[in-house]
Amino acid sequence: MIQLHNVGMSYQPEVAALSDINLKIPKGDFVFLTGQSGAGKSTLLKLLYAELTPSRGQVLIDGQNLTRLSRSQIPLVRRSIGVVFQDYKLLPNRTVLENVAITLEVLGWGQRDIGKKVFHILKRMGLESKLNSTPLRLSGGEQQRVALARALVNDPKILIADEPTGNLDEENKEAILNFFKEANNRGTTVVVATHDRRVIENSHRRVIRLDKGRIVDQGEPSLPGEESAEVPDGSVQG
Ligand SMILES: Nc1ncnc2c1ncn2[C@@H]1O[C@H](COP(=O)(O)OP(=O)(O)OP(=O)(O)O)[C@@H](O)[C@H]1O
Repeated sequence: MIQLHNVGMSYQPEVAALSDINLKIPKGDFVFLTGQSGAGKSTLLKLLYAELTPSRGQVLIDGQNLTRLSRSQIPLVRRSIGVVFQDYKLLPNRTVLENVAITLEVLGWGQRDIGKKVFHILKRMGLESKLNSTPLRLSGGEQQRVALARALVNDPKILIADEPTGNLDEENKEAILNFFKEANNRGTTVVVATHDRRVIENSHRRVIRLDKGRIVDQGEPSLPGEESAEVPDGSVQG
Protein backbone atom coordinates (compact mmCIF):
# COMPACT_ATOMS: atom_id res chain seq x y z
CA MET A 1 0.00 0.00 0.00
CA ILE A 2 1.26 3.45 -0.96
CA GLN A 3 -0.03 6.30 1.20
CA LEU A 4 0.54 10.02 1.00
CA HIS A 5 -0.72 12.19 3.87
CA ASN A 6 -0.97 15.96 3.45
CA VAL A 7 2.06 15.99 1.18
CA GLY A 8 3.46 19.26 -0.08
CA MET A 9 6.58 19.77 -2.15
CA SER A 10 8.30 23.05 -2.99
CA TYR A 11 11.53 23.20 -4.95
CA GLN A 12 11.74 26.91 -4.17
CA PRO A 13 10.24 28.81 -1.25
CA GLU A 14 6.62 29.79 -1.85
CA VAL A 15 6.33 27.95 -5.17
CA ALA A 16 4.48 24.69 -4.54
CA ALA A 17 5.00 21.87 -7.04
CA LEU A 18 2.58 19.73 -4.97
CA SER A 19 0.05 20.77 -2.31
CA ASP A 20 -2.25 18.87 0.05
CA ILE A 21 -1.77 15.48 -1.58
CA ASN A 22 -3.77 12.75 0.16
CA LEU A 23 -3.70 9.49 -1.69
CA LYS A 24 -3.93 5.74 -1.14
CA ILE A 25 -2.86 3.23 -3.74
CA PRO A 26 -3.66 -0.30 -2.54
CA LYS A 27 -1.23 -3.14 -3.10
CA GLY A 28 -1.74 -4.68 -6.53
CA ASP A 29 -3.52 -1.61 -7.96
CA PHE A 30 -2.68 -0.16 -11.40
CA VAL A 31 -3.06 3.61 -11.60
CA PHE A 32 -2.39 6.33 -14.10
CA LEU A 33 -1.27 9.73 -12.95
CA THR A 34 -2.18 12.44 -15.41
CA GLY A 35 -2.34 16.21 -15.76
CA GLN A 36 -0.84 18.94 -17.89
CA SER A 37 2.85 19.59 -18.21
CA GLY A 38 4.07 21.03 -14.90
CA ALA A 39 1.11 19.61 -12.93
CA GLY A 40 3.48 17.70 -10.63
CA LYS A 41 3.41 14.13 -11.99
CA SER A 42 7.18 13.56 -12.04
CA THR A 43 7.53 15.22 -8.65
CA LEU A 44 4.96 12.87 -7.15
CA LEU A 45 6.68 9.82 -8.65
CA LYS A 46 10.05 10.98 -7.31
CA LEU A 47 8.57 11.09 -3.81
CA LEU A 48 7.53 7.44 -4.19
CA TYR A 49 11.05 6.19 -4.88
CA ALA A 50 12.64 8.56 -2.37
CA GLU A 51 14.47 10.62 -4.96
CA LEU A 52 12.89 13.63 -3.28
CA THR A 53 11.77 14.23 0.29
CA PRO A 54 8.51 16.17 0.63
CA SER A 55 8.59 19.62 2.17
CA ARG A 56 5.50 18.67 4.19
CA GLY A 57 3.55 15.55 5.07
CA GLN A 58 4.36 11.86 4.88
CA VAL A 59 4.91 9.21 2.23
CA LEU A 60 4.47 5.61 3.39
CA ILE A 61 5.11 2.39 1.52
CA ASP A 62 3.76 -0.69 3.29
CA GLY A 63 3.75 1.37 6.46
CA GLN A 64 7.37 2.48 6.13
CA ASN A 65 7.70 6.24 6.33
CA LEU A 66 9.99 7.34 3.48
CA THR A 67 10.32 10.80 4.98
CA ARG A 68 12.18 9.33 7.96
CA LEU A 69 14.68 7.19 6.06
CA SER A 70 18.36 7.60 6.69
CA ARG A 71 20.61 7.79 3.61
CA SER A 72 21.72 4.21 4.13
CA GLN A 73 18.10 2.95 4.18
CA ILE A 74 17.17 4.47 0.81
CA PRO A 75 18.86 1.79 -1.37
CA LEU A 76 17.07 -0.92 0.62
CA VAL A 77 13.67 0.62 -0.05
CA ARG A 78 14.51 1.10 -3.74
CA ARG A 79 15.22 -2.60 -4.13
CA SER A 80 11.53 -3.30 -4.07
CA ILE A 81 10.68 -0.52 -6.53
CA GLY A 82 11.32 -0.73 -10.28
CA VAL A 83 11.56 2.63 -12.03
CA VAL A 84 11.29 3.42 -15.74
CA PHE A 85 12.61 6.93 -16.23
CA GLN A 86 11.31 9.42 -18.79
CA ASP A 87 14.69 9.42 -20.57
CA TYR A 88 15.34 5.68 -19.90
CA LYS A 89 18.72 6.35 -18.19
CA LEU A 90 20.41 3.38 -19.87
CA LEU A 91 24.18 3.18 -19.58
CA PRO A 92 25.42 4.09 -23.07
CA ASN A 93 28.65 2.11 -22.95
CA ARG A 94 27.12 -1.10 -21.61
CA THR A 95 25.31 -3.77 -23.60
CA VAL A 96 21.63 -4.54 -23.25
CA LEU A 97 22.53 -7.58 -21.14
CA GLU A 98 24.76 -5.54 -18.86
CA ASN A 99 22.19 -2.76 -18.47
CA VAL A 100 19.62 -5.24 -17.17
CA ALA A 101 22.08 -7.36 -15.15
CA ILE A 102 22.99 -4.32 -13.05
CA THR A 103 19.72 -4.54 -11.10
CA LEU A 104 20.61 -8.05 -9.91
CA GLU A 105 24.34 -7.39 -9.44
CA VAL A 106 23.62 -4.69 -6.86
CA LEU A 107 21.38 -7.19 -5.06
CA GLY A 108 24.31 -9.60 -4.83
CA TRP A 109 22.94 -12.34 -7.14
CA GLY A 110 25.40 -14.92 -8.51
CA GLN A 111 26.50 -14.62 -12.14
CA ARG A 112 24.79 -17.82 -13.29
CA ASP A 113 21.40 -16.82 -11.85
CA ILE A 114 21.81 -13.33 -13.26
CA GLY A 115 22.50 -14.74 -16.73
CA LYS A 116 19.42 -16.97 -16.65
CA LYS A 117 17.05 -14.37 -15.29
CA VAL A 118 18.26 -11.58 -17.58
CA PHE A 119 18.11 -13.75 -20.69
CA HIS A 120 14.62 -14.90 -19.76
CA ILE A 121 13.20 -11.38 -19.38
CA LEU A 122 14.93 -10.03 -22.49
CA LYS A 123 13.59 -12.95 -24.50
CA ARG A 124 10.09 -12.27 -23.20
CA MET A 125 10.48 -8.70 -24.39
CA GLY A 126 11.57 -9.78 -27.85
CA LEU A 127 15.14 -8.54 -27.41
CA GLU A 128 17.12 -11.77 -27.62
CA SER A 129 18.81 -10.66 -30.85
CA LYS A 130 19.99 -7.42 -29.21
CA LEU A 131 21.70 -8.76 -26.08
CA ASN A 132 25.13 -7.47 -27.04
CA SER A 133 24.05 -4.19 -28.62
CA THR A 134 24.63 -0.90 -26.86
CA PRO A 135 21.56 1.35 -26.30
CA LEU A 136 22.37 3.85 -29.06
CA ARG A 137 22.07 1.08 -31.62
CA LEU A 138 18.49 0.39 -30.56
CA SER A 139 15.20 1.97 -31.63
CA GLY A 140 13.23 4.05 -29.10
CA GLY A 141 10.81 1.18 -28.52
CA GLU A 142 13.67 -1.26 -27.94
CA GLN A 143 15.38 1.12 -25.50
CA GLN A 144 12.10 1.47 -23.65
CA ARG A 145 11.80 -2.32 -23.38
CA VAL A 146 15.37 -2.57 -22.03
CA ALA A 147 14.52 0.08 -19.42
CA LEU A 148 11.41 -1.87 -18.51
CA ALA A 149 13.32 -5.17 -18.35
CA ARG A 150 15.81 -3.54 -15.98
CA ALA A 151 12.96 -2.28 -13.78
CA LEU A 152 11.13 -5.63 -13.72
CA VAL A 153 13.92 -8.20 -13.63
CA ASN A 154 13.78 -8.65 -9.86
CA ASP A 155 9.94 -8.76 -9.70
CA PRO A 156 9.56 -5.50 -7.75
CA LYS A 157 6.65 -4.86 -5.40
CA ILE A 158 6.05 -1.54 -7.14
CA LEU A 159 6.68 -0.41 -10.71
CA ILE A 160 6.85 3.32 -11.39
CA ALA A 161 7.04 4.71 -14.92
CA ASP A 162 7.30 8.32 -16.06
CA GLU A 163 5.80 8.94 -19.54
CA PRO A 164 6.76 5.45 -20.73
CA THR A 165 4.96 5.70 -24.06
CA GLY A 166 5.99 9.28 -24.91
CA ASN A 167 7.96 8.70 -28.10
CA LEU A 168 6.54 5.37 -29.17
CA ASP A 169 4.31 4.39 -32.08
CA GLU A 170 0.98 2.70 -31.42
CA GLU A 171 2.34 -0.84 -31.71
CA ASN A 172 5.17 -0.22 -29.25
CA LYS A 173 2.83 1.62 -26.87
CA GLU A 174 0.55 -1.38 -26.76
CA ALA A 175 3.45 -3.76 -26.20
CA ILE A 176 4.74 -1.67 -23.28
CA LEU A 177 1.28 -1.43 -21.74
CA ASN A 178 0.87 -5.18 -22.02
CA PHE A 179 4.08 -5.65 -20.04
CA PHE A 180 2.70 -3.34 -17.34
CA LYS A 181 -0.52 -5.32 -17.22
CA GLU A 182 1.38 -8.58 -17.08
CA ALA A 183 3.51 -7.33 -14.16
CA ASN A 184 0.34 -6.10 -12.45
CA ASN A 185 -1.27 -9.52 -12.91
CA ARG A 186 1.75 -11.03 -11.14
CA GLY A 187 1.02 -8.77 -8.16
CA THR A 188 3.17 -5.70 -8.82
CA THR A 189 1.55 -2.36 -7.98
CA VAL A 190 1.90 -0.17 -11.08
CA VAL A 191 1.96 3.65 -11.13
CA VAL A 192 2.31 5.27 -14.56
CA ALA A 193 2.51 9.02 -15.25
CA THR A 194 1.27 9.90 -18.70
CA HIS A 195 -0.19 12.66 -20.84
CA ASP A 196 -1.46 10.15 -23.31
CA ARG A 197 -5.25 10.25 -23.25
CA ARG A 198 -5.62 7.25 -25.57
CA VAL A 199 -3.39 5.08 -23.40
CA ILE A 200 -5.52 5.96 -20.37
CA GLU A 201 -8.85 5.50 -22.13
CA ASN A 202 -7.89 2.14 -23.64
CA SER A 203 -6.60 0.75 -20.35
CA HIS A 204 -9.71 1.20 -18.16
CA ARG A 205 -7.64 1.67 -14.99
CA ARG A 206 -7.85 4.10 -12.12
CA VAL A 207 -6.84 7.64 -13.11
CA ILE A 208 -5.49 10.21 -10.65
CA ARG A 209 -5.57 13.69 -12.14
CA LEU A 210 -3.30 16.51 -10.99
CA ASP A 211 -3.74 20.18 -11.75
CA LYS A 212 -1.23 22.77 -10.60
CA GLY A 213 0.11 20.43 -7.95
CA ARG A 214 -3.24 19.38 -6.51
CA ILE A 215 -5.27 16.23 -6.96
CA VAL A 216 -8.48 17.17 -8.74
CA ASP A 217 -9.73 13.62 -9.36
CA GLN A 218 -8.73 10.43 -7.50
CA GLY A 219 -10.65 7.90 -9.59
CA GLU A 220 -11.77 4.61 -8.05
CA PRO A 221 -9.33 1.85 -7.02
CA SER A 222 -9.16 -0.77 -9.81
CA LEU A 223 -11.04 -3.97 -9.11
CA PRO A 224 -8.75 -6.94 -8.43
CA GLY A 225 -8.33 -9.09 -11.54
CA GLU A 226 -10.02 -6.49 -13.74
CA GLU A 227 -9.22 -7.04 -17.42
CA SER A 228 -7.21 -10.15 -16.67
CA ALA A 229 -9.14 -12.12 -19.29
CA GLU A 230 -7.94 -9.91 -22.10
CA VAL A 231 -4.27 -9.58 -21.15
CA PRO A 232 -2.03 -11.27 -23.70
CA ASP A 233 1.29 -12.80 -22.70
CA GLY A 234 3.10 -9.58 -23.63
CA SER A 235 5.61 -11.18 -25.96
CA VAL A 236 6.85 -8.98 -28.76
CA GLN A 237 8.15 -10.13 -32.09
CA GLY A 238 11.41 -8.77 -33.43
N1 LIG B 1 14.34 20.52 -10.08
C1 LIG B 1 13.39 21.48 -10.06
N2 LIG B 1 13.66 22.71 -9.59
C2 LIG B 1 12.70 23.67 -9.54
N3 LIG B 1 11.43 23.48 -9.95
C3 LIG B 1 11.11 22.27 -10.44
C4 LIG B 1 12.06 21.20 -10.53
N4 LIG B 1 11.46 20.11 -11.06
C5 LIG B 1 10.18 20.49 -11.31
N5 LIG B 1 9.97 21.76 -10.95
C6 LIG B 1 8.69 22.50 -11.03
O1 LIG B 1 7.70 21.77 -10.32
C7 LIG B 1 6.46 21.78 -11.03
C8 LIG B 1 6.02 20.34 -11.30
O2 LIG B 1 6.95 19.74 -12.19
P1 LIG B 1 6.88 18.21 -12.62
O3 LIG B 1 8.11 17.92 -13.41
O4 LIG B 1 6.58 17.40 -11.45
O5 LIG B 1 5.60 18.25 -13.59
P2 LIG B 1 5.05 17.14 -14.60
O6 LIG B 1 3.57 17.10 -14.40
O7 LIG B 1 5.81 15.90 -14.45
O8 LIG B 1 5.41 17.82 -16.01
P3 LIG B 1 5.78 17.12 -17.42
O9 LIG B 1 4.53 16.43 -17.88
O10 LIG B 1 6.14 18.30 -18.29
O11 LIG B 1 6.93 16.18 -17.18
C9 LIG B 1 6.69 22.61 -12.28
O12 LIG B 1 6.25 23.91 -12.03
C10 LIG B 1 8.19 22.57 -12.46
O13 LIG B 1 8.65 23.74 -13.11
